[in-house]
Amino acid sequence: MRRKIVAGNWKMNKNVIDAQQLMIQLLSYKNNHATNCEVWIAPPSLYLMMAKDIFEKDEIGVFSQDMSEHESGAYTGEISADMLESIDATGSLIGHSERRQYHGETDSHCNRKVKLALDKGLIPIYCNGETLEQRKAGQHLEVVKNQTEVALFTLSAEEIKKVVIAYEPVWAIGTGETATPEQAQEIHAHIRSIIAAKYGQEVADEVSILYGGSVKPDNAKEIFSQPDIDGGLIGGAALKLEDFSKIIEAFN
Ligand SMILES: O=C(CO)COP(=O)(O)O
Repeated sequence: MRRKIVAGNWKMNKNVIDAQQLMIQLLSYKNNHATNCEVWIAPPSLYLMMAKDIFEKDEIGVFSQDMSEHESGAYTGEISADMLESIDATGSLIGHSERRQYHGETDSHCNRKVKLALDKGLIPIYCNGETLEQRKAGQHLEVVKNQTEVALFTLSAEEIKKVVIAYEPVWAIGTGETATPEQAQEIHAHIRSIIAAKYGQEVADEVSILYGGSVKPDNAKEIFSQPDIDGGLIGGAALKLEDFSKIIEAFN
């Protein structure tokens, strides 16, 4: 049975007071509601230890928004897999489109980061997705296939089963232009099929693939009902409990 997951990517939002408040609200919500999915958050890295203190019984998974491709050393501003393991973080987002767009991240970088995360027992959430230009040119299937192969296909079968993939079409992120359930399902099934071609269907059926890109309370249920969609990676709607909890309840 694949993990069903709703993960919130807070991006660069909230001061420490507002972050603490939302985490405490989330804890209270989780402790008082039965949820049919795992709930994870990726707050700014400054708040990771606070999150681990608040979610001391691991009620909610705690992820960084990025991590270094290096083990340690002179890489100012970066965070290593070893540091994340040392604070008992759950894992890290890897390859988010905003890291690719603003920091030149490639799938080769992602390949190294995913391996480092797995070697430290962290869950990598590997993000991929095509741009609007690529979709308009009909290149989206090839682009996502290539991204997935470069980033993940040096892994063993046992390793890739531990990876969570987040398909986030760049044209849907922060735009309110959500992919239709059918558009998302097409790519999710495509990703699963290329994993099956290399590792076998049994392995592919164990990989959780999340959708991200303008998931909101009013569209989450239909998106999550698709056979190859195992949950969502949520941006803007993760910043308020009222919206994030309604997306979690889309699995009820
Ligand atoms: O980038 C995203 C999650 O990582 C999606 O952001 P939005 O939900 O704000 O479109």
